[in-house]
Amino acid sequence: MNSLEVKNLKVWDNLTGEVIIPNSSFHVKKGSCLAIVGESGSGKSLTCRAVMRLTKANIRQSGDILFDGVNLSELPEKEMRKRRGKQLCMILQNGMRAFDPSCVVGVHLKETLAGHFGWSRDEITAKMAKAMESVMLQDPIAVMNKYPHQLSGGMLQRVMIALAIVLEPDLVIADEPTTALDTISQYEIVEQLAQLRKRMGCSMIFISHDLGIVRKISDEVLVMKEGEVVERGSTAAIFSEARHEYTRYLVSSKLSLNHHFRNLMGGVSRAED
Ligand SMILES: Nc1ncnc2c1ncn2[C@@H]1O[C@H](COP(=O)(O)OP(=O)(O)OP(=O)(O)O)[C@@H](O)[C@H]1O
Repeated sequence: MNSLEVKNLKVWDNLTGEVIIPNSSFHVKKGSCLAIVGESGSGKSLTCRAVMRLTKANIRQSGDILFDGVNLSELPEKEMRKRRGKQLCMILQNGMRAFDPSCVVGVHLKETLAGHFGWSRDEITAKMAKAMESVMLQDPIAVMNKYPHQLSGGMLQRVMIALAIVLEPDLVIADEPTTALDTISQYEIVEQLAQLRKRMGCSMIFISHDLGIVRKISDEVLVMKEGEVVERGSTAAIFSEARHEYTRYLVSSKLSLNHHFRNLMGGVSRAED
């Protein structure tokens, strides 16, 4: 059974008329993790923003986005807003962009949770504190009283994951959640995302340039090139018997990079291999 089914998604720039995603179709099975890979500019983020209906004003989209039997494309914005966060949750690459820089992160958390559930301040603080502790954020109250710029990228990612734990969405979209982090934080955030899935049984779309992480976290992989889906398969099949030349190129580039890295490090392989 599918959690999300995207049919004939077309995305274009209304100002220039440029078609960025001509016709994309894919699905995410309930409880599974679909990774979207492809070079920079291939349309990974735009695909996910189109699913959330959060594209910039100049961008237009058509096609069907079926989520739990409802076509999101046909929903009025008010209905869509109710689903964002509560049912479909996005964890962004840059935590700084996800939070309002002019207020402490607790304000954002309270607004989001009060808006969806109508909980009191105390209830929200208690639930968030518990979730923050579960993702290894020490002293949650102090964290909630900090401005985004006072927290590291890894801490902001954890706050977003903790928020997702409280929201309990059916689908989490993680758009390059580890790109801005150092290697140790990357590893920890991937672990937390894996835990999140395990705990909540949610489905996940995971966008990443890092095929090592993709191999670890995803069940299936979708390969995009210039706005088109060129290949899709189980993670094992994509890494061992990719059919499309471009996928083989992506996988072999990773292997040769690892080889180069091993040589540089005198035979020590990368932690995420
Ligand atoms: N608001 C916009 N207006 C016009 N073009 C856009 C807009 N947003 C994205 N694009 C274009 O759409 C294409 C796909 O962008 P997208 O951000 O989805 O790529 P990506 O695969 O996620 O890349 P990266 O890995 O670098 O994040 C790019 O050519 C980009 O310039």
